Amino acid sequence: MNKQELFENIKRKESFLCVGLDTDIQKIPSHLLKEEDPVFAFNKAIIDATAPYCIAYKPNLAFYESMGVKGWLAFEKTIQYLNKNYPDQFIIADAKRGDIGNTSAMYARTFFEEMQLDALTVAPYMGEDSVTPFLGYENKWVILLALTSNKGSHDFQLTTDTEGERLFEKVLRKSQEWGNDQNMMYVVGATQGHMFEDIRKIVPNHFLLVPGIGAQGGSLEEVCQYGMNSTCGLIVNSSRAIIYADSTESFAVVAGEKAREVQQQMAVQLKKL
Ligand SMILES: O=c1ccn([C@@H]2O[C@H](COP(=O)(O)O)[C@@H](O)[C@H]2O)c(=O)[nH]1
Repeated sequence: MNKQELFENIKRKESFLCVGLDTDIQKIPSHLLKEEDPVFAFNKAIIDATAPYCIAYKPNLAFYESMGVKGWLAFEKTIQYLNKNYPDQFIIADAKRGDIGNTSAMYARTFFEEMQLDALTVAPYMGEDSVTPFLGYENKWVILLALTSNKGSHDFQLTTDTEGERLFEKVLRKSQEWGNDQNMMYVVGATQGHMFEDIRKIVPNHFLLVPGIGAQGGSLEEVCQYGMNSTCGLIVNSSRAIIYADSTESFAVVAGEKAREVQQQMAVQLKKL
């Protein structure tokens, strides 16, 4: 999916919500455990209920890899289900990969050729040759970690060099030599609020993937106030607050209602464009 198609979807659905498929077998409703593949059954129900209100899904690989082969199969089935039934959805593998060049090339093959995903989160720490192998795919996206939502973001990302540049700013600035706003996005946590203003000074046109509303307490209004640009420029993720909003047989209906609530707040923000 290219940037224009993504923006068209956002306008059409009046939403820039990404539903996080962080599916934990220990948290899914007990009646699903009798299914042959409980994780896929859960994902399928969540997707069917939330798809009208979102433009993206973000399975986090940790939740699937923790189950070994069964988890990978559930992940693969989920991607196939989305591609077949909801081809307009932008699918992000949150895997935070990145390694020496030839190894990154294998990760790229896994997620962009074998698994048919639109985007992959990548860690910038190993530099240019660890990121560029992901950038050679048409209409596929690298989502580089810039300023994350967790407390530990202060340990490295917010530290300054001798010229006063913060590490996350260096990541944003330097990585523009490798990619552009048609193949690269950045992760910025919703918990970082007004920092979006500084980020937009360096990357005014790029899309930002924003986790941290919902369970982590970030403010959607603040993110929009400081982070929105003329093509929206935001994909805002919520995982636990939507998918685990209810643990009964009504879990999918309630997840759909939660997604709709967020979508309605987003529609208000999009009217300001
Ligand atoms: O800075 C980051 C980067 C990634 N994440 C991931 O996003 C979701 C958030 O889940 P919630 O349940 O909505 O809190 C999860 O997969 C994280 O690993 C992040 O939170 N912050």
